[in-house]
Amino acid sequence: AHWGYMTTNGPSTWGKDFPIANGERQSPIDIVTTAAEYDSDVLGSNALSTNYTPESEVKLVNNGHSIMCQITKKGVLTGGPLGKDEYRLEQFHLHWGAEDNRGSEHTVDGKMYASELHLVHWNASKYSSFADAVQKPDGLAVLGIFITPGVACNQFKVISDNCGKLKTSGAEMTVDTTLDPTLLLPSNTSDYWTYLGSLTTPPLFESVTWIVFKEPVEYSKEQLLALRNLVDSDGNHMQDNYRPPAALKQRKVKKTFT
Ligand SMILES: NS(=O)(=O)c1ccc(CCNC(=O)Nc2ccc(Cl)cc2)cc1
Ligand SMILES: [Zn+2]
Repeated sequence: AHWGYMTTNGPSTWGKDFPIANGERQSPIDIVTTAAEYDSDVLGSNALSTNYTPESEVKLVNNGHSIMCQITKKGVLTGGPLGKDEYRLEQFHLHWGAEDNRGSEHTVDGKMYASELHLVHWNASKYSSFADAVQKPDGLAVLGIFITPGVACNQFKVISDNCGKLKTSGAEMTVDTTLDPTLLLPSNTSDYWTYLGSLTTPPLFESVTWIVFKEPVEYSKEQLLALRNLVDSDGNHMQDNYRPPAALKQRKVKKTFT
C-alpha cells in the first residue's frame, strides 16, 4: 500500500519498504537547544544568503501528502553550512496538524509548532538536476520554517486561498500572480540550527543539509484551516502529515547564535 500518515501506512511502517528509515542520519529530529554547539565558522566564514527571483505565476500541486509549489525561476541558496556551493530552489511544501498544538516535524526542546514550511534546494554546483542530487549526501538543502497561529502571512495567501480548488490528490493549478519566496522566510534568517539529515518522507534519502530557523512565522487561523481541508490520496482530510522526530545517533546540531 502507498505510504502515508495513517496507522496502517504511517511513519512507524515506512521501515518495511524504506529500510533507511532506521538510518544514521534521519530527519526530523528534536532540537535540544542546550546541546546545540555554537559554531562561529558556520557563521563566520560566510553568512547564509538567499537570492530568489519572484515567481511570475504560482504552480500548485496536491501531491497526495502535502501541498507543493513548484518553482520555475532561478533561486539560489548558499553560504553558512553550504560553503560556496550554490543550491537551487526546486519547490516548497508544508507539514501540519489537525490542531494548532501539533504539525511541525522538527521540535525544539520537545515543543511542536502548528506547521512547518520546507523550501527544498538541490546542489547545482555539483549535480545536474534535482533527481541527480536527491540521493547524494551533499545533494539537498532544506530550509525549515516553523509556523505559529497569529496574523495572516500575505505571501502565503495565494496558497491558502486556493486550497479549496486543490482538494483532491493529484489536483494541480497555476495561479496568475507573483510570489516572492523570500517573503515566506522569517525576518531573522541569521539565527538557525543546522545538521545533516534526510528527506522526512519516503524515500527518506540521507541527502539533506537541514537549516531550521529559530524564529517562527505567523499564519492566520484561517490559513491553517485551509491546509486542514485538503484531501489526501486516500480521500481523508490531509492532516497530521508530519513524521515524528528520529534518533539523533552520532550527530551534532550546530547553531549560529549564542
Ligand atoms: N519533507 S522534505 O523537505 O524532507 C522532502 C523534500 C523533498 C522530497 C522529494 C521527494 N521526491 C523524490 O524523492 N523524488 C525522486 C526520488 C528518486 C529519484 Cl531517482 C528521483 C526523484 C521529499 C521530502
Ligand atoms: Zn517537508
